[in-house]
Amino acid sequence: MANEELPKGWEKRLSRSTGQHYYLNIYTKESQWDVPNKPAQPCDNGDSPEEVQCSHILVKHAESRRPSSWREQNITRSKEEALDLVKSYREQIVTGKTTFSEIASKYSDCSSAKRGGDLGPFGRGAMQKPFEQAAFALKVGELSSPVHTDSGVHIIERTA
Ligand SMILES: O=C(CCc1ccccc1)N[C@H](Cc1nc2ccccc2[nH]1)C(=O)O
Repeated sequence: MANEELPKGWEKRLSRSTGQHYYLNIYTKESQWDVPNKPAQPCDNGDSPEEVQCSHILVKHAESRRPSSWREQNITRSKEEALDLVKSYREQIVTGKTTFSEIASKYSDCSSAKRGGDLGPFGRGAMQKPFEQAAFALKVGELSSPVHTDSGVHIIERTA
């Protein structure tokens, strides 16, 4: 499948130890033996997909709708401090210092942290509008810029 089209960020690599091909996501450093999900093809007329699957890292702040999480009972950081943290997490992920899942599991202020930030598949209307807009604008494998919602500041990765 030399000419296979892979989702953005995914590359086909050759394992030195097994001689088998595997797939590496250069953004998140995740690797897998199976061909990554093809990008959800928009309908023929170019519409966006019905559903997307995303993982996210949420950093809450004092102005968040619910300034509390499994990590911290009373969250007092400022919105600016939350944005700085999210930017530093994104930088660590894209430079390969760590993985999305590792950061989400340790630092996300959402209960999805327990699943590496995975929110599962969702359609339009399920999430706060700024989150939905950003998620549906991503290609599979892509990371968003920081996204502000009433919950706090997010980095989103579209995974399917
Ligand atoms: O609303 C939830 C649960 C989200 C979730 C969906 C599906 C699976 C697992 C978690 N948690 C909030 C924080 C939060 N606000 C969000 C806004 C958009 C997307 C995810 C979000 N997470 C909170 O804890 O305050």
